[in-house]
Amino acid sequence: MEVVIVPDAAAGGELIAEAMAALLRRKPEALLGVATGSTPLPVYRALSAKVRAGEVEVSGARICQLDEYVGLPAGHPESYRSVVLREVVEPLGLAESAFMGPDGAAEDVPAACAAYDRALTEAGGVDLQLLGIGTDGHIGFNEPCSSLASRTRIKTLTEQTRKDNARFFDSIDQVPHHVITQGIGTILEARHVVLLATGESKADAVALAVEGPLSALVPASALQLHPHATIVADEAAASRLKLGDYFRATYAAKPAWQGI
Ligand SMILES: N[C@@H]1[C@@H](O)[C@H](O)[C@@H](COP(=O)(O)O)O[C@@H]1O
Repeated sequence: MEVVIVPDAAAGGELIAEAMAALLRRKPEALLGVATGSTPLPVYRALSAKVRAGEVEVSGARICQLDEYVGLPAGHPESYRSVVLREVVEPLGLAESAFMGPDGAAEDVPAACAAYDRALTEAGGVDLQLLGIGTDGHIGFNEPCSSLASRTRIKTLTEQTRKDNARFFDSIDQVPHHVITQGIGTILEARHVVLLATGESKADAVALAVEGPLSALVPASALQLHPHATIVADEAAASRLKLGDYFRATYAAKPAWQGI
């Protein structure tokens, strides 16, 4: 697991956008897994800026969703499908056909979960999966005690996550209780997993994920099992890492051509 400590969210966004751009330069049809929440927005802005500046061509790129609320009406502005179309697909100038996600409005939710898990494999697998992290250490919507081998399935949100996400809705009562999420086992199949964490509120979760024991109680700790996982944290989110100085020195000595 590589840990890169950056000065702020914008620097983290730039670093990850450059990794995505480098991937698309060598594999124009790459499948990029994207996350929702506030944290990844600087990545999407930086990647769109690179496209506008002609630094990377993304017309062959494919985008896939990590998770989704269950039961929001189709087209609800806070469904993750709407968010990804608005924040990623449209700014990159991609067609909706370049995008895949689970159907949160399906009548048969387990069948929709299995179909999405299969579709990811049939699409050749995710090349780079971007993740945020919940204050309780969740990735996607894999809440604490999710199976480390889990596949895409329905989950119930913790009250903490519903509170954290209430800011996107008029009130907490509108935050769904149920979600579809790629499982931890599904996420671990991506060829490169990049987790971005910014702000002090993520410092405990980052420290537990990176330096704590591998534990279903901290779903992000499962990234310790991945052969190519990169944790990008700003100074505030990295502030409780015991090995912070080591991570800084290691990255400072890394040849720039290696990227992340
Ligand atoms: N399902 C999403 C996660 O993918 C995201 O990482 C998390 C943190 O969001 P934020 O980046 O806004 O703190 O929120 C939601 O729970």
